[in-house]
Amino acid sequence: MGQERIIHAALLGAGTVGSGVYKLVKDLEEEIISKTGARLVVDKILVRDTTKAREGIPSELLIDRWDEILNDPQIEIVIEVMGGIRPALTWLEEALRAGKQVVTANKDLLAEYGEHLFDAAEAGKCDLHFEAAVAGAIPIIRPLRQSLVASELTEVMGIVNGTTNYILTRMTEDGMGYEEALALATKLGYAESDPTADVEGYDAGRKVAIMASIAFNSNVTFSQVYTEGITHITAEDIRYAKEFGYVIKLIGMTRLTEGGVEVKVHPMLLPEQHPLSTVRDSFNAVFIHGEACDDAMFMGRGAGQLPTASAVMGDVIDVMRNILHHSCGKIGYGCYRNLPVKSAEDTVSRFFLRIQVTDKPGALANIAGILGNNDVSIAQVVQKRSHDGVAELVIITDPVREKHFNDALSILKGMSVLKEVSGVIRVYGN
Ligand SMILES: NC(=O)C1=CN([C@@H]2O[C@H](COP(=O)(O)OP(=O)(O)OC[C@H]3O[C@@H](n4cnc5c(N)ncnc54)[C@H](OP(=O)(O)O)[C@@H]3O)[C@@H](O)[C@H]2O)C=CC1
Ligand SMILES: N[C@@H](CC=O)C(=O)O
Repeated sequence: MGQERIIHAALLGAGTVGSGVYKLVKDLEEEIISKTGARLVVDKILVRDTTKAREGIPSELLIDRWDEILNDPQIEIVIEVMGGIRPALTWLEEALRAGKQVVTANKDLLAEYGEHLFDAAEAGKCDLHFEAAVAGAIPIIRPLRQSLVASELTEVMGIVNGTTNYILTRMTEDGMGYEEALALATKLGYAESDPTADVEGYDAGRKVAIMASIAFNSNVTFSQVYTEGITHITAEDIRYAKEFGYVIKLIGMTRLTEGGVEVKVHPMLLPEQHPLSTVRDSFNAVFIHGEACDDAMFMGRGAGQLPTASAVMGDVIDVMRNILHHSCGKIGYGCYRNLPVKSAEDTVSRFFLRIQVTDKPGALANIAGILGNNDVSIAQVVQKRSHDGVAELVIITDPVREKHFNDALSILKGMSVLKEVSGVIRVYGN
């Protein structure tokens, strides 16, 4: 019998995901040997506060100095699950340039510095894996980078934030208030350390930027993504959506068009029978369309401790196999194109518009006139109720260039007959 091969790893972070990763490393100890031929040992776990007690994590593994990992020649894999841009960027670059393989769940980093990190991976001839950074447990990065690489992909669309999907599900199905639903999502380990990133659509925006870059082989960064969150969605919007046969979801989408890449995140009214409407709680789902592959859909848990840890560990096991077969660093970022990214104003959407107007003859005609003059055609209009001389109008438009809709809305806001714009939400369909 030869000597057992041991692969040493270090974990950066022991929070929600980090403690899940450590648990899987222990639970799968023998399984990993059977699957790879080597034992995985986590030697060091980097945290901010080494004195904090952490369930399931031996305190003797905790350290608070990165150089103890960087300068440890035994450590071959760095698993980064601490989040944030700095110091993660510096540390991962140093790790890759020093020849250490990296697995990360950090979408903030990849969505801004993906190209940068892949340069470092190339310099160190290392693996850089990040399956957990997009849509938690769902395999989506590997399909985009490998399985679907022979298909010219033209569209990626889906629900890619577990926290907001959980909040919208609770608000829709249980009539729960926004704050209570957010507190629950945080307690369940779905939310980011600053949940603003979830509820304002930034987290989904980062994931869509990463998917767009890989799908279209052109670097798209988070700053190029139009983002709108769910904080303005009210119980009233949800009630009206239901009445019209829709469900409200936070949707991330990216399309390859002749004019460039479209990349947006915003709430959307989806028909109740649309497959994404049935994706509830912390589940995520991603639709992909490609020339050769046609339609494909992926669904699963988008957030939470073990679902995310399972994606991280899938990458770690892959990296172990690559180490053992001397085949690390073979798959790069692949952004060989330099496509323009379109402004959201140049994209086309349908809109749901809920406004309060003075209830007097001609008001509706005036509003319809302004919409029409700006190329906004009305598909459906309903006067919901009228009291104290104010009527509520709910309008659903046909597809319109977003700039034209925004122009019309600015003019409407200047009209004395318009008392309030209560809701503007995009609607699925062309
Ligand atoms: N939660 C989820 O469902 C998902 C999370 N992710 C991503 O995984 C990563 C981790 O998320 P999560 O586990 O929820 O985050 P947590 O906030 O629960 O944990 C972060 C951990 O990182 C440590 N840490 C943070 N900054 C530093 C630093 N500068 N130096 C040393 N240690 C540091 C913290 O140490 P200490 O405990 O001492 O403060 C903590 O242990 C993030 O990138 C997140 O976006 C991806 C998919 C899903
Ligand atoms: N906060 C994120 C966690 C996973 O990426 C989410 O809610 O989806």
